[in-house]
Amino acid sequence: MREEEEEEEEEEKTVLAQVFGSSSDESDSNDGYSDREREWEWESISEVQGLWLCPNFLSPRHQSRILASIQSDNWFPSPSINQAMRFGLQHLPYWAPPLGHSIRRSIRLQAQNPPPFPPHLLYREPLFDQMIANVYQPGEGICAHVDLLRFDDGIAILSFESDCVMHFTNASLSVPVLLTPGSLVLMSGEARYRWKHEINRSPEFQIWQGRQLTQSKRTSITLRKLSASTS
Ligand SMILES: O=C(O)CCC(=O)C(=O)O
Ligand SMILES: [Fe+2]
Repeated sequence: MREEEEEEEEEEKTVLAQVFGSSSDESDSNDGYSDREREWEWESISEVQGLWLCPNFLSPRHQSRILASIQSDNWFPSPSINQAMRFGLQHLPYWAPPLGHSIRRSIRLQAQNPPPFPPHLLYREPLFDQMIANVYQPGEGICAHVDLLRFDDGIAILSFESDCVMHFTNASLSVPVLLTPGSLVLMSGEARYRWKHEINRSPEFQIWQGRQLTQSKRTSITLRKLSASTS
């Protein structure tokens, strides 16, 4: 490993330990979900170039800690407030930069070629400097869209609390992807610019492989990088 990589990894260990607890914490070593021991699985969604899914990116423990932080900061004081946005590295919640480091680390550790993010995105600094948290009540989703061009290529979506199906659509195809709590989706290239993504949870249920998904409140966190012209 290169010296800077070792240094970066050490720094990341410290930050992750601060945010998520040390992997030597008794409970961490018992639950087997510590980042240090985690085996991240990456799947390429072959129909959509540049679309990747890591279904087990965040352990249940990490999900709970992030949700608890959102709750204690009271981002969503009433049901009518369903979105929180932060622009600029210095305005991100304390757990977001370490999440970026974990995303980078998980990509570096996997062996697939091409990798889930191409090197020019993976090694940019910072990896992300904008965040949006969305809360969806049962039946709520998001219309088909391509993310605004004020954001660069290379977008990450983390899912919490409820399963849902996200569809990626182009002129002729609709590709469903199951987003389970703790999953991470990465979009770059065609997936980011040429395909729309949407979540349609009405009429109040979604089907995945013949099974009806139980809907409850869902929270997502999207991490992006502001384009040079807007940052
Ligand atoms: O909530 C999600 O999973 C997706 C959010 C999204 O696409 C967006 O904020 O642009
Ligand atoms: Fe989006």
